[in-house]
Amino acid sequence: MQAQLIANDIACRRGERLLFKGLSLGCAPGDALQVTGSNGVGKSSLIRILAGLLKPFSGEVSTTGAMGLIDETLALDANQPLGKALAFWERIDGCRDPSRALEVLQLEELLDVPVRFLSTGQKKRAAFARLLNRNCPIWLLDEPLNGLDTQAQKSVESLVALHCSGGGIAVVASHQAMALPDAETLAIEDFAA
Ligand SMILES: Nc1ncnc2c1ncn2[C@@H]1O[C@H](COP(=O)(O)OP(=O)(O)OP(=O)(O)O)[C@@H](O)[C@H]1O
Repeated sequence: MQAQLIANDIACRRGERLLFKGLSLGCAPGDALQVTGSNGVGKSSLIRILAGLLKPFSGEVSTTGAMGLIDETLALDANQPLGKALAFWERIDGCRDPSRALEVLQLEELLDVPVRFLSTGQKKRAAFARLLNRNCPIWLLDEPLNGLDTQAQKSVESLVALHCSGGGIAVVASHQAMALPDAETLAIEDFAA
């Protein structure tokens, strides 16, 4: 079955504040969607709603296909060397070719470094390695360029573009516009409550 991500008439409330309402979107294989907006407008909240981690105040999300999320939390054991921390998930995710992600994200030389000692950008690259290894069709990326240097930003942009050109879906929440061919833009301000 083909991957799909649909959100219908979503409203989001955080605390006592209604952040946005009437937000709908639909993504099919090959689609890239950039979610834009100023600080605090609700970009991360929308990503969490799409991921099923936050209940919308109203509206519905439906998905077909597995989702992978990258946000500020790194789901790798901080006390393990990077190689072992990634290998734990490679076994669970049934990854057949972990070396590809290590090469693409230039992580080979960091495999013996405990995850907690990695720099911000190195951690972000490690998160992308795990995402690649999962081989899931729907990518939800919250500020994926944060902490990355120019070269790593370009690598990530290429990875996301490649994912979409191969039939994947990417929803990207970011202050910085990503160079993604044919990406649609969703400005959360347009749905401000
Ligand atoms: N658990 C919470 N309880 C109450 N308010 C919250 C909670 N989490 C976030 N908020 C508020 O919701 C608003 C939207 O937060 P969110 O992180 O979604 O914004 P954002 O657009 O991603 O911001 P940024 O660009 O700074 O990352 C903010 O005003 C924030 O303070």
